[in-house]
Amino acid sequence: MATKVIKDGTIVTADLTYKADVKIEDGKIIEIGQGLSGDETLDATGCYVMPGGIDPHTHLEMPFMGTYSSDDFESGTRAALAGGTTMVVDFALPNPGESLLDALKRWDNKSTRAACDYSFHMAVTWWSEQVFNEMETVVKERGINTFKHFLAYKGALMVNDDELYSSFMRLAELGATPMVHAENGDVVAELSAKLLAEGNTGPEAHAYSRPPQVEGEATNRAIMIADMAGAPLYVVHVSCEESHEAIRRAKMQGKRVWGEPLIQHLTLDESEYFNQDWDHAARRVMSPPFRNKQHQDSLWAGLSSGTLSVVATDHCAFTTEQKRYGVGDFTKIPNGTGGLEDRIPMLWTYGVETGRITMNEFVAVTSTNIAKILNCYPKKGAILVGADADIMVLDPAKSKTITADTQQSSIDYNVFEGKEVSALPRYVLTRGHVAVMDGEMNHKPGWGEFVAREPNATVNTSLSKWKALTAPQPVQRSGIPATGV
Ligand SMILES: NC(=O)NCCC(=O)O
Ligand SMILES: [Zn+2]
Ligand SMILES: [Zn+2]
Repeated sequence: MATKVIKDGTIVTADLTYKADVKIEDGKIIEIGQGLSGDETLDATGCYVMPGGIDPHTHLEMPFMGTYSSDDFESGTRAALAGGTTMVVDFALPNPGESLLDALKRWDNKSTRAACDYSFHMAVTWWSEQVFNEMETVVKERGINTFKHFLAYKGALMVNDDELYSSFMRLAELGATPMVHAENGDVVAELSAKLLAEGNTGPEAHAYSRPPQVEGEATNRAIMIADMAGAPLYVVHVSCEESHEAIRRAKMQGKRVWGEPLIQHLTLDESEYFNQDWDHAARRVMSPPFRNKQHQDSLWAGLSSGTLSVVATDHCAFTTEQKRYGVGDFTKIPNGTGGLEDRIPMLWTYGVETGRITMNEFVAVTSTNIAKILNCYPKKGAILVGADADIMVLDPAKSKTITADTQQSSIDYNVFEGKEVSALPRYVLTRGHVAVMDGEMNHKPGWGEFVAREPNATVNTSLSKWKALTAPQPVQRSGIPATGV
């Protein structure tokens, strides 16, 4: 089997920075050391050799709001690789009343053209004995240990608190981890109707309809319900201080909660919705919406302090034409933005180059932390012997201006248009295959493999132990008084 060596680079992991070569064979790292040689050499002089990015939050070819998100697994994973991301995790969404296993079959069919490795989260969009029973098969036979719940999108994907509690209880029993989209869907529906009735029909009303309070309330509610059910909790797209505060507080109380800000919320703000150009504003409509600078500062502080754990994209790309479904009624603008190709250079430029986070923290929040949470570390998220050779060789001296004209995503605009970014990949390897070389794509649609993930990760096991130890116990009494009757 031919070998490759990444030579003369600086390895940067979540906890170490050191000079060494990396030798690869049969898709895996087989040696790390000085002066290595192999059949093919990839020169990493002046570059950082890091675990490939993992984006745990994508919606590729997702049926949503009367249409489908425009990037499928082929264009989405091509965009991912171009930006240094070597694994994506997409959400399999059952229709109301649909079997979880049937929904997974649909996602299996969609993902056959993936160019990098991928996994699925299962969404719980309705509740019944069938869902309860199928969850076990999803976990034990399909290798999926994360289940998403929407507290928003009333009348579509939203689940109620009783369903949430039942699902969380079941997941605790199965050693799996619940995730939540935390916005109070009932309040959003009321606010939206009121705004429309008052003549607020434009994209800016989307932001008015989803204030930080709806996110803070739902985050806190989900945290408390998870705690009562004895389950850990992963909160997706944390966009504001109210939600971050609930997560911070829970962490300080010993609850097992993780928060995921998006690169969009970290770097773009609510002023985008007040743009005179309807298309400009509508292209940025997503849930939760972009916030102000104070909220952004809170998210950055969460990354540097460790109270927030992962930076994702929630890549859910709609074309301008699709966004125009909502002309005259902001509630019909398909919610979602792109970001897969831009997450790594944007976070490096606005995070590492500004000194907000270190290089090692950058690796932690783009790759290693989520690999641990998803229970696929060190297969993914590591530069270690035996790990998959999913590697990004980042050249800090390279730079570009982001523009839709040259992007891999299939949509006709980019929400980061015009941003100057540095640190671009010199090479991106997916299980040893060099998919990107100096900006040239050499990816293979269909190369990507499904990553199965076992339940009962260490956090789930510890939490179950603690919950069993602190569960209500009957007091053993020597004598019980006679009843008064
Ligand atoms: N975030 C968003 O606006 N669209 C994608 C679906 C979701 O994650 O809520
Ligand atoms: Zn969401
Ligand atoms: Zn999402």
